[in-house]
Amino acid sequence: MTGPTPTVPAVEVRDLWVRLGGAPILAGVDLTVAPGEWVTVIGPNGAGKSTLLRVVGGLLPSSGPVRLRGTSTGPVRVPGTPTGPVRLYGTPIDRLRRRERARVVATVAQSPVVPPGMAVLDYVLLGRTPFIPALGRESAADLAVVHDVLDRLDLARFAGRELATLSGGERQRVFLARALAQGATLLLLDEPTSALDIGHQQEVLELVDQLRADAGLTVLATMHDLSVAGEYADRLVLLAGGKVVAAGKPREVLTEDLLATHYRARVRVVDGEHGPIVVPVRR
Ligand SMILES: Nc1ncnc2c1ncn2[C@@H]1O[C@H](COP(=O)(O)OP(=O)(O)OP(=O)(O)O)[C@@H](O)[C@H]1O
Repeated sequence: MTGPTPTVPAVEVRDLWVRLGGAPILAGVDLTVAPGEWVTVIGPNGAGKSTLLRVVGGLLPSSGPVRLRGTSTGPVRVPGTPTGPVRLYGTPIDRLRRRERARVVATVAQSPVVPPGMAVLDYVLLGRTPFIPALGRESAADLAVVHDVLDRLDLARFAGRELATLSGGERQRVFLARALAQGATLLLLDEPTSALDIGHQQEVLELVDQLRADAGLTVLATMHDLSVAGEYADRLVLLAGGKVVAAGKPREVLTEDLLATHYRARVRVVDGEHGPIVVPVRR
């Protein structure tokens, strides 16, 4: 008898360890994101959220646990997972070539490098690079995708402007536009709305959610606004000190106790229409 075919996760992270500058940043992180799911990683400053997204996006090498094995000449470090602990749609990320990876996963980093003198249109066009043959030029279809994304993000009027002259919020929308133009099925958003006013914040998150419904996009994000995080995500993962300390539906993770313990914050959590609303309360 055959049962339903198990779905291959869009993201599967098993026992991820990261050390940077000699210090452990992530210590045994597990994370699964199903295709079409929206998971948001929350946690206090320095918890390791951006690091986790950078590893999942292939921007930082990953490793399994490093164990010490005794030999006659002393202990040696051996990686615990030969293929690495991160799989995207079933393939270990270190087996994906750069172009292949770019077709699968697009990242909006917290502070991307802004190339000096580059116009908005050319910057967003960079998102089409995986589809442009080496030594080739962008096609009319590439340009059509870019113009469509600029329209959707209310950026068409900035197409010819130098990126560096835009406001912080306008620039943040351009960074998202570049990632959307890439057309990858998995979108990694590191604090995607931190510089946006409340209107543009809603507009951008609704657009991402709509793309999720229309195009089957999978979203892995980080956010500091806990109420907004809970409103849009199917599941939240709370990271603290490089470890997952809670994971589940927003109302399971956004509790006064967990937020007091891991953020050292005094908050009230009240029921909202689309999830819990977290209200800071003065001590
Ligand atoms: N290259 C590096 N060398 C040493 N330490 C690093 C390096 N990159 C990051 N770290 C440290 O790793 C920890 C986690 O950083 P990360 O940016 O992942 O945290 P975060 O949860 O995204 O924080 P925030 O909410 O402030 O953006 C921090 O303590 C940071 O100082």
